[in-house]
Order: sequence, then C-alpha cells, then structure tokens
Amino acid sequence: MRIDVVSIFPEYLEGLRLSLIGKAIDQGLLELGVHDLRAFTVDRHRTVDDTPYGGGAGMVMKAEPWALALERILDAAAAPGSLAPRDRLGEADEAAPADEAAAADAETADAVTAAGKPVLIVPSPAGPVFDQRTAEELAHADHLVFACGRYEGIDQRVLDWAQERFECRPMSIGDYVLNGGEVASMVMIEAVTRLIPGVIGNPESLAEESHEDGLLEYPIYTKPASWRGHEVPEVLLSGNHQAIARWRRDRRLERTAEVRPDLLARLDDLDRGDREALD
Ligand SMILES: Nc1cc(-c2ccc3ccn(Cc4ccc(CN5CCCCC5)cc4)c3c2)n[nH]1
Repeated sequence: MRIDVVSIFPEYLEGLRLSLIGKAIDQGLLELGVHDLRAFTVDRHRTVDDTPYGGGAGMVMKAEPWALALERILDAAAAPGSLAPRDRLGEADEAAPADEAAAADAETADAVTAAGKPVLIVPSPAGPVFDQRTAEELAHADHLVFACGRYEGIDQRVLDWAQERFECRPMSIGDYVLNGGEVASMVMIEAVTRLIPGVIGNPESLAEESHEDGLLEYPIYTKPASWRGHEVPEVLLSGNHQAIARWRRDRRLERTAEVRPDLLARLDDLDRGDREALD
C-alpha cells in the first residue's frame, strides 16, 4: 500500500515513521509520502488560504495548490519509481536512483491504475465517522491519499474536481472539532496500516481486539500474580482454557453493556451463555 499525505505542517506526520509503521516502510510493506502543500503554491508569498465567499469567520484553503499537489501524487502513482518510498516532495524531489526507476516497470504502473482510483480521504468534522469497519475496508486499498485541511477547511471545489480522479471520502474521527486534519489522518493511518499483514508482529492480537467482533476487550493482567494487594483473577491461573475463554467472554459482555450499550444493541448473535452473563 502507498500512502500520501498533504499538509501545511508536514513535520506533524513524521511520527508515523516511528515504531511499527516505520518498520513496515523499511520492510517495503508500506510506502509513505508526506508533501508540503506550500511547495505547490504559485505566488511569492506561498499563499494557501483566503477569505470565505459569503463572509464568515476564519479563512478557507485555496483550491489551486491542492489540485497541483494531488495531480503530482497521481502522476507519481502512475509512474512509480519516480518517488522514493520515504520521499518528501516539495523540496528537491528525490529522484529515485536509476535502478529503482528501472524496477518500477509497466506492470507495477498497470497494477496501480488497474486497482482503480486512489482513495482521497479528507478529514472533516462533517464526514461520516471512521470506525473499525472503515479501517478494515481501507486496509484493502492500494493507494490512500490524505488531504489535511487547516483553517476552516478546503474550498469545496477541490472535492468536486477530485471526484473523477479519486474515490473521495470526507471522514470524521469523532464528534469533536480539531484544528486541522493532520491528527485525524494519523489516527486513520495507524488504524488502517496495523491491519495490513506483516505490519504488526502478532496477527492473533488483531483477532481479539475491541470492536473486532462488536464487543469491547476483556481486562488483561501480567506478573506478579499478587500486586499491592490486588490479585489476578484465579481462573486465569487455572490453565482451564475453556473456563478462561468463558470468563473473558463474560467480561467483554459486561464491559460492553456498561461502557457501550449502543454496541451491544447491534449484536444479534448472543448465545444463551451470553445472555446469562448479562442478566
Ligand atoms: N473529527 C474531526 C475532524 C476535524 C477536522 C478535520 C479537518 C479540518 C480542517 C480544518 N479543521 C478545523 C475546523 C473545521 C471546521 C470548522 C467549522 N466551520 C464552521 C463554518 C463553516 C466552515 C467550517 C471549524 C474548524 C478541521 C477539523 N475535526 N474533528
């Protein structure tokens, strides 16, 4: 998967290169391109915003720099190898060494285009709320592009213009207002990329996660068994795997009923044992 992020604060996204995602990039499981929107401005003052038509508080991000940045990303995706996997466009574009360019053969280019349009994710308070289902869906995409707005957002015509070139997805990460799209993009990139095989060490840990099957996760413990007068539940020390599985399921049901009854309402496959745990 290739991910491109456009922002006026590209350094915000450098955190993505740490830890697991950074390792996945080094292993070639992921490509991450972070692009400074100001590199695509066309005036001496590198202007990215202006006052809103119709009046109102704040500023709106101008359309042209966004179109130039997104076109550059599309062109690069159609001719891979022209962007080093860990590139940052805008400054001196790091032309890939000849051998890499040679490696980016027509077949790869076809794979990118044949796989359909890149997904353009535009974080916004006014989008559908991102959840684990959305993460699982996006984990199958070949190319994700994140447009990180600031100020009061991006001129609507960018989304209108982008429709034929991208699968456009305005996306909220929750019902609260941030100052821009960078943090929202990092949340979504982390939630999506950890689902890609090989990115996190132990795939089994993905199976029993909160929201994976609609229930929140069970409480977890590690050594010592007795800690400041707090004991690990006996069943977890018993080695009785059936009893442990039942205990964990019961805790998940209880926790979900207490913390997120809305999730429980969505569940339709509770068995008799589950219902007993909830009574
Ligand atoms: N889940 C979530 C995502 C975001 C998010 C994502 C991207 C951007 C880009 C800018 N902001 C700040 C912002 C956006 C909207 C308003 C409201 N304003 C009212 C008048 C008409 C224009 C819009 C205020 C400030 C963003 C905020 N917040 N929360």
